[in-house]
Amino acid sequence: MDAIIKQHPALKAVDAGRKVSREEAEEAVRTLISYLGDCPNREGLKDTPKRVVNAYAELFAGYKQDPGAVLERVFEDVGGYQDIVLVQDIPFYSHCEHHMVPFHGKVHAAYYPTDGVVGLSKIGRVVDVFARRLQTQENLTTQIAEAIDDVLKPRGVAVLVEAEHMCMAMRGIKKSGVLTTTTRFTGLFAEDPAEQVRFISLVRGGQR
Ligand SMILES: Nc1nc2c(ncn2[C@@H]2O[C@H](COP(=O)(O)OP(=O)(O)OP(=O)(O)O)[C@@H](O)[C@H]2O)c(=O)[nH]1
Repeated sequence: MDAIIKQHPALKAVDAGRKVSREEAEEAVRTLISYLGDCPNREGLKDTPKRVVNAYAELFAGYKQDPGAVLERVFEDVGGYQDIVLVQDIPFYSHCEHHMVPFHGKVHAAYYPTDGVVGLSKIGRVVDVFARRLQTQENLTTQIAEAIDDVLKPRGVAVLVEAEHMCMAMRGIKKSGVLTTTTRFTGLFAEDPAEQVRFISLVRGGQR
């Protein structure tokens, strides 16, 4: 839990860790249904609070996951490979912390290894650890990059996230198809703009 809080300073400020029972969570869903003007006891809705709480357990599973544990296993026997490792087009689904409405897109993440590499799937797992929390796109981008940086201690990390926000498509301004791009660079990538260009060229060149 400490590791999760370290990645999420905001959690310290609120009543993170307050135990809310499953019954309380289901009651909150029933309250919202009534607030909308529907009847939570009608046939079609009576099991909905249970389903919503089950769905939330899956959609927000990241609060219970530690990115450090995901990245723990390093493979050192890679023939001294030290060039860029880029994992791109990792799809993700998250929820914006402002409206609790989904945003989704792709993450492209690269690093220059120092003493080994991680399993490629682990980068996608780290994306999910952070995506499955209430997020902003900017924080998601930073948290993915910093987790890889903290645990692997590579020579540099580059993360680019591109996403569409349903809070802008389905409500409010109602503009669909708007893509937001965010980046976070550390180490070599932060120091050398040519490395950023190399990263972006590989990402754009590899997109299908
Ligand atoms: N920077 C950033 N903004 C986000 C993200 N997700 C949602 N938003 C924005 O958060 C803002 C919240 O603005 P508010 O004025 O507090 O809320 P609102 O009245 O619902 O705003 P509108 O969406 O403009 O109707 C909106 O402009 C959203 O587009 C995100 O990941 N990053």
